[in-house]
Amino acid sequence: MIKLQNLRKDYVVNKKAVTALKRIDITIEQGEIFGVIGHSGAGKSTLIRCINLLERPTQGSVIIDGVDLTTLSKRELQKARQDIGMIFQHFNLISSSTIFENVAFPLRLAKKSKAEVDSRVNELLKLVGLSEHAKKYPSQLSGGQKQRVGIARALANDPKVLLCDEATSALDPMTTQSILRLLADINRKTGITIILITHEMQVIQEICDRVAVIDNGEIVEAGKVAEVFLRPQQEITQEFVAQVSRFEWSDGLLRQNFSSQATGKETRCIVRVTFLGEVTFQPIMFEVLQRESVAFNILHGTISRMKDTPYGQLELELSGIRADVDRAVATMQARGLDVEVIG
Ligand SMILES: Nc1ncnc2c1ncn2[C@@H]1O[C@H](COP(=O)(O)OP(=O)(O)OP(=O)(O)O)[C@@H](O)[C@H]1O
Repeated sequence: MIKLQNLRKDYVVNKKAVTALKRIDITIEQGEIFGVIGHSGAGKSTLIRCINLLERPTQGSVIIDGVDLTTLSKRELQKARQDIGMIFQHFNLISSSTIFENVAFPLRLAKKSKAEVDSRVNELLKLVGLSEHAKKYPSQLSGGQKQRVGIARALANDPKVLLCDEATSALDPMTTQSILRLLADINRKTGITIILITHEMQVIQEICDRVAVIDNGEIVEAGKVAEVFLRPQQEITQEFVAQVSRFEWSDGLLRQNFSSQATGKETRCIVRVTFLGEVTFQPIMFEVLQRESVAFNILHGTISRMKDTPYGQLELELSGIRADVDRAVATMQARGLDVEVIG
């Protein structure tokens, strides 16, 4: 488990302190994929570099499996860092070394025998699908292949944690997908904890279990990806969600012509229905509305997936006898749909 407690980082620029991080409190569970999303300059790189103490926090603790890294001696820290692999946006490979030697590098630093190095490097190259490229140099590989080398190198000493610093930002969308799939696969097979930073919501949606949104050096929103994604509270989170969802958080076009009306026993209202997980595939909503004789208009809708979880979201205009509409909403809620009356 990783605990960042009351972390703060100030840089000194022209004798003046610039606060890059403040009041950071995050707990990351063993084996989860945790994403941090934020705009440029929000403090993401500083945050991830504080986890392995490439940047030393000005204040606060970085506790990994009960050990506060900020209290360790240089030698102890060096040892602790063997449990923390890292990959980078621009791969940081050694251009004058072969792919084999790039992956072997951390093993040689850890003084492994030649036989151990050979066997481990071959195993890692196989894992990332680059066995045939062992003798090539980084310049002979594509961006995606270079990142695969980065991943193999980061995993060489079998770390417990993998830090990903904008690992897919330099890659095209297809290559991004394949690298994210590889990371998710490694996480599933080995149980390694992955922490990644990104400015792309698609990356979070694709592989993360939980997400924290960072703005101006502070975590402004955090939680399970599905929850943050479907109910973004902060404006900045809503902007990130809009990158991947065509769902309008402001009024949709059709809604502009709508005003909730009630005449006598009749009522008209707008509801937002959220389907998450298996219920996405069940015809609950239409069944209930039909049974209760509630008429509906679909104003807006989206369907997609978060990591392995399918989800859908619809905005509907409901009209009918008030008691029927109320009962339909209550029944849908009781059957596992998230129904919110929004207008
Ligand atoms: N070495 C440094 N010295 C001084 N200021 C720094 C240093 N590194 C970062 N900063 C400042 O700290 C703040 C956070 O920067 P950081 O690089 O962590 O943000 P980021 O979210 O990773 O941005 P980007 O996505 O553009 O890399 C910024 O105001 C930046 O100018």
